[in-house]
Amino acid sequence: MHLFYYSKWYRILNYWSDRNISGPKPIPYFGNTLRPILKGKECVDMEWYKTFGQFYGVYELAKPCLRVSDPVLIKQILVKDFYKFRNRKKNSVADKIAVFKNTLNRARDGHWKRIRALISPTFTSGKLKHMYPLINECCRDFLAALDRDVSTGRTEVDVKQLMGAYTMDVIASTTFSTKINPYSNPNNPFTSKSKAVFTERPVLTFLSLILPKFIINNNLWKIMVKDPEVATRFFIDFSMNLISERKKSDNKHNDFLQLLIDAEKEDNNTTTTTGADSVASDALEGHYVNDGVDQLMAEKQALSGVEEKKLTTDEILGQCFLFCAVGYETTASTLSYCLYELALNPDIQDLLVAETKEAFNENTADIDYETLCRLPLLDAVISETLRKYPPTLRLEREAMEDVMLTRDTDGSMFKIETGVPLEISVYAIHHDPDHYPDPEAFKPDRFLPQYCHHIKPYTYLPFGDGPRNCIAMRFALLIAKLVLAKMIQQFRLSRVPDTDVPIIFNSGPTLLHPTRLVLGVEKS
Ligand code: HEM
Repeated sequence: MHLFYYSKWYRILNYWSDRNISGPKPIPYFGNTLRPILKGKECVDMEWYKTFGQFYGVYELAKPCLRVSDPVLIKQILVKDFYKFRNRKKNSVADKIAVFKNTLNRARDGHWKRIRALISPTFTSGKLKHMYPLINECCRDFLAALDRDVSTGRTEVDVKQLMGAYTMDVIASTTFSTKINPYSNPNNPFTSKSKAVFTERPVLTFLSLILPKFIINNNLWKIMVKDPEVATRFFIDFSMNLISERKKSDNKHNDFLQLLIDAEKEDNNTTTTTGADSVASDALEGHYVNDGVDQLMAEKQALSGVEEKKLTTDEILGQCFLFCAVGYETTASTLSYCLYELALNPDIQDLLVAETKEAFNENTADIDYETLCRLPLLDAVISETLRKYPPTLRLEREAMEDVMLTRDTDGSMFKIETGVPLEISVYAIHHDPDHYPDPEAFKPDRFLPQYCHHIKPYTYLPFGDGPRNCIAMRFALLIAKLVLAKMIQQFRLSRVPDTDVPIIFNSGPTLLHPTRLVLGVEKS
């Protein structure tokens, strides 16, 4: 028996060495999954990148997975050969949760293509402009709440909580036209249920992978781990009620739910984000360092030929849930890291205050959409934040057929076999001194229009790339830029004794989280 297990594991864990691919030494049953859980995913990714370079193999339990960080191969995987790598790798935890069967991030093949083609028009700059007043209102509520706190003597804030409240308010307003009052009611169900779905529980996630089914299907276990399926129910029921109400009434709203319902009813001709509308908006921002003709072509090809032009009710529900869940943590943490760096770099904060101050209309004390998108330092500060702290540590894909990859280092060819997952270590690439000299320093200048051409394409990937990149990139940048521009006009942030320098991360299996981010705050 012992011999049988030994030879089975020996065979499985020799997959990479049999193919001459180096990588960290796996252990039977666990593969290479233990170390990132115990030490933090970002630290281990850096360590392996330094030791094994831009092409190495790991084992997730018994499953071989290829790690790729060579920019030429990244372009091949994400853009040029998109169709051969169109799906994300399978996820045995998420794929069991019913709602994920219809969400864009987990959908596969033709199902993904159809949903993406139908909801892409929802995120064009034209549609976002209609939502601008809703986001502006959330900014006003946020600043009024902070003003109340600071006026009554508050001198320190945990920006992670603060920006979490703002982000959830924006997402609830823009998805459902619903105000959740997160400042007077911090335990509102939107925030608590979204946290329940995406709070990282690395050890429990790991146990769910290895424990027998009779334990993980047991109700007691579900209660113990605060089963995300229970939290998803809240979003589904909430969205379902709203859909029923809207179908009965003729009132139209300027929110994502309305756009998704309309996509269900109308024969929508716009199937890509590459319409004139979005190209014009992209030209306003220096953020897009990888974009090129190949990228646009790949997107056009990937989404062409969709015939069925309706979203089912389950698909609408899936996307509503997804926007609340994935949009919350990523955007809130980006804003928190950004404020943290501004507090630690007062000279950059001063420059940003000066740039944004000029952009506000003196009469209305407001800033319009185009002006906001055009501010170079604001764009550079957010880009550098996303470089240093990419919320999604790795991108994932799966080979849909056998594909030959050529390694840049020695020109050797490697055949990746059908079904083998790939991961692109975004965090490690963003911290490579060959791509970003002095990578631990916060230097927004790297992204200013006069310098950003020095950035090598496919070494800046906070939103992924290719036809399967973050569909809401423009939306996320908009809600971050607006609140930052407004906040720093009224408040000054600073480092205080409780500020953790460096940040202490609470890294889980998917996202990069700070444990807390305490900063000093005063009226400026
Ligand atoms: C700063 C904020 C955000 C960051 C850094 C971010 C990052 C990412 C990344 C890295 C991916 C994977 C891309 C790839 O595999 O190439 C992704 C996918 C996605 N994101 Fe975001 N995201 C952010 C905000 C949002 C928001 C606010 C929403 C929704 C309202 C959203 C919705 C999505 C969806 C639906 C996908 C899946 C796209 C697909 O599979 O076709 N994200 N995001």
